[in-house]
Amino acid sequence: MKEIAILGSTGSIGVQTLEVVRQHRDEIKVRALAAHSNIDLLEVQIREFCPDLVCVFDENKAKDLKEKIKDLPVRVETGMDGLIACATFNSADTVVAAMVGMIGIIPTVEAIKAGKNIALANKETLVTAGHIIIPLCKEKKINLLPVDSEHSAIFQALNGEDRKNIHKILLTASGGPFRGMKKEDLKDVTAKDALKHPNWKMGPKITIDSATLVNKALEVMEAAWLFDISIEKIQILVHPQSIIHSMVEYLDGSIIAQMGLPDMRLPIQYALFYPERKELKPGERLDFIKLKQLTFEEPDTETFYGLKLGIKAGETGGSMPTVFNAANERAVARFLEGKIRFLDIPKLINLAMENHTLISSPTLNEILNIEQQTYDFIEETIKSGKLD
Ligand SMILES: NC(=O)C1=CN([C@@H]2O[C@H](COP(=O)(O)OP(=O)(O)OC[C@H]3O[C@@H](n4cnc5c(N)ncnc54)[C@H](OP(=O)(O)O)[C@@H]3O)[C@@H](O)[C@H]2O)C=CC1
Ligand SMILES: CC(=O)[C@@H](O)[C@H](O)COP(=O)(O)O
Ligand SMILES: [Mn+2]
Repeated sequence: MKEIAILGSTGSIGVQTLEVVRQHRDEIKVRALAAHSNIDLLEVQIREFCPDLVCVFDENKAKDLKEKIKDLPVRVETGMDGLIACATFNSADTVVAAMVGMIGIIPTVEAIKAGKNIALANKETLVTAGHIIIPLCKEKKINLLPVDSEHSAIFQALNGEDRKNIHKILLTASGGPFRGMKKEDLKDVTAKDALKHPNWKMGPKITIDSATLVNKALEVMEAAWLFDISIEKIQILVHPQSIIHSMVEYLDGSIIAQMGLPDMRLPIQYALFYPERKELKPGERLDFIKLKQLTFEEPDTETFYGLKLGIKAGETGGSMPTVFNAANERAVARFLEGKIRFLDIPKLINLAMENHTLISSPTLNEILNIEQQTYDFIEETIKSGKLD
């Protein structure tokens, strides 16, 4: 029996993880759930999956939830202590890291220290703290299994092959809702436009990251950490149909792709049951006869220069990916609130990166301080009117 904790159970990945659990009730038991504030959905999940422990990050909402579920024998915790309690909960063997943003760093690190296997969706954690997390996973001998679709694809295509046999990784990108557009066309696009992803239904932050192509920059850094490969060996390939989820090209020119309909339950289930494969149900299957075409393009890094900035941050390393990521997180939040324009997102990231004094190997505390300083810098820049 697998016993899991889900951090971010009320989000897109969290809900789909519970769909997988629903199909394998006699093989997976949910021990802990954590969310930020969506206690209505959390209550439904608690009543269905009967965890021992839950965390609601927001203190007031945690009090409200306690009242709602006072008929149940469930412990309710709050704040970062509550997240850590879920991440390290005794009987869970695997933690699904499905929270959005850098808030996932500390609970993930604590879960690894406690010897939990990690099914990792929360890419921001690895982008900013990969140099801490990867050695810690090795020291604790735990499995860090990718949930992100491209990384699951690469992991499946590698299938244990020696890293020295890799010529390059081909990381696919849908191109997002604005593929083919130029800066001029993007001046007035709204959050509503940017939230229309062509192939995937995901949470708002990652959907905006797909529209700016910042998601691909984060994924390049995530792949570099997960597969111990240099950024120069990762080629981004725009593939608008999102059928090939990524590929590995070997030294002899052989290319192994992982394909399938865009459905996050597959990588989630694969990470939960690895190395076993299970039937994915219910679900439509890829039918090659119905497939009209698979096409490929180069990414437009002039229009979507957030991608270029992210690659630069990854190549610079040290604390620069933290600045890139934190600047993006805050800029995306403000764009979703209608406070800044779409093209302001890369502009703000660029200003934050230019303003930063690099630290070569930041500690966890330094990462968290830089995160806060970058948030402050973004807020001040927005207020100063420099974007107009
Ligand atoms: N969605 C997808 O298909 C994919 C997502 N990912 C990655 O997975 C992660 C999650 O994405 P997604 O599911 O789309 O995001 P969502 O916005 O849909 O969900 C985010 C989840 O995190 C919770 N959360 C946010 N802040 C906190 C906090 N401080 N404490 C506890 N819980 C918190 C939210 O709780 P609440 O609901 O209460 O706010 C919610 O459960 C991201 O890093 C994303 O990049 C990667 C590949 C694909
Ligand atoms: C489903 C998933 O893994 C997302 O990260 C997806 O890759 C986003 O699509 P883009 O290729 O448009 O960024
Ligand atoms: Mn992805």
